Amino acid sequence: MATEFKQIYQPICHQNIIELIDVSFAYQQKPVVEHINFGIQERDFVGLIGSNGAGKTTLLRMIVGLIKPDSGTIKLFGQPIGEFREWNRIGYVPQKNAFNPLFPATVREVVLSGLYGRGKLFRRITKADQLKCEEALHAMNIEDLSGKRIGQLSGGQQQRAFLARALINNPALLILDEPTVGIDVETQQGFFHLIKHMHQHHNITFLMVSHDMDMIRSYIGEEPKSECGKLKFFVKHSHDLEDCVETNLTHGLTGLRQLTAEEKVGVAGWKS
Ligand SMILES: Nc1ncnc2c1ncn2[C@@H]1O[C@H](COP(=O)(O)OP(=O)(O)OP(=O)(O)O)[C@@H](O)[C@H]1O
Repeated sequence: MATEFKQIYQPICHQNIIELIDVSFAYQQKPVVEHINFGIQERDFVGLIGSNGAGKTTLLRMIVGLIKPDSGTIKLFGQPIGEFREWNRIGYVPQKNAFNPLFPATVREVVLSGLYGRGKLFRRITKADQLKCEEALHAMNIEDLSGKRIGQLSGGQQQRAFLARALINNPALLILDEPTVGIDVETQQGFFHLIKHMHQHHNITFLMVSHDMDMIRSYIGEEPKSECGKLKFFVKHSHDLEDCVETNLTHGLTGLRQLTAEEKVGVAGWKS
């Protein structure tokens, strides 16, 4: 009976979120990513580790469709990336240095920009959009910063704003590129508690580049699941299969701040 149960429900919990099949990319004939084969399933937390220049950012940029692989196939939520249109299911927080601190946008504008589809930079902001923005600001505990210029914020506050931007569509997949670079240790710990909570309770799948091996080891474990060239993929699945079926873990953004506050998760650190 137990076996039948697993067979019936396996596809629900272990839906393929990202499939990389023999993916390669070169910048001006210089190979950067070579023959990557890897799959990420629903509720995995994947830590992508590799030395400087190993191609981590390049791989993430291919996955979010910013650059095209020279060869191989990328599938998102089971669809080849060329046919994939549901970009609002993916939240992406690029590396901090990808952001120009002089950009004159407010926190609210940055968070709202997470709603704009590709190529739709200017669209009318509806009341529903405003509400989503308020929820994301609230979840990250930065409502009081909403009118400030993003460049005036501390590193930790900026990361919260960019996380709110990535969360505004309630994504199923969050892709984070070295999210804690340049942030103090206490604030980093608050951030990791928060994303662990999101992984365990909010049914979000994570792909995160990090140089913080302590964090990776403490949450995901010592051994990579897979190694492709210089890239190592560490994986932790959030629940056993049975739990995935029996537990309703999907709750909205609104509950996130309350839950993290109840668990005393890093709110103080984030405010600095
Ligand atoms: N736009 C570009 N044009 C040419 N070469 C590039 C470009 N972007 C990255 N590279 C090169 O590709 C290689 C991989 O870069 P990438 O940023 O993907 O590495 P990374 O693993 O993310 O590194 P880091 O840990 O330092 O962030 C590096 O040698 C880099 O110099």
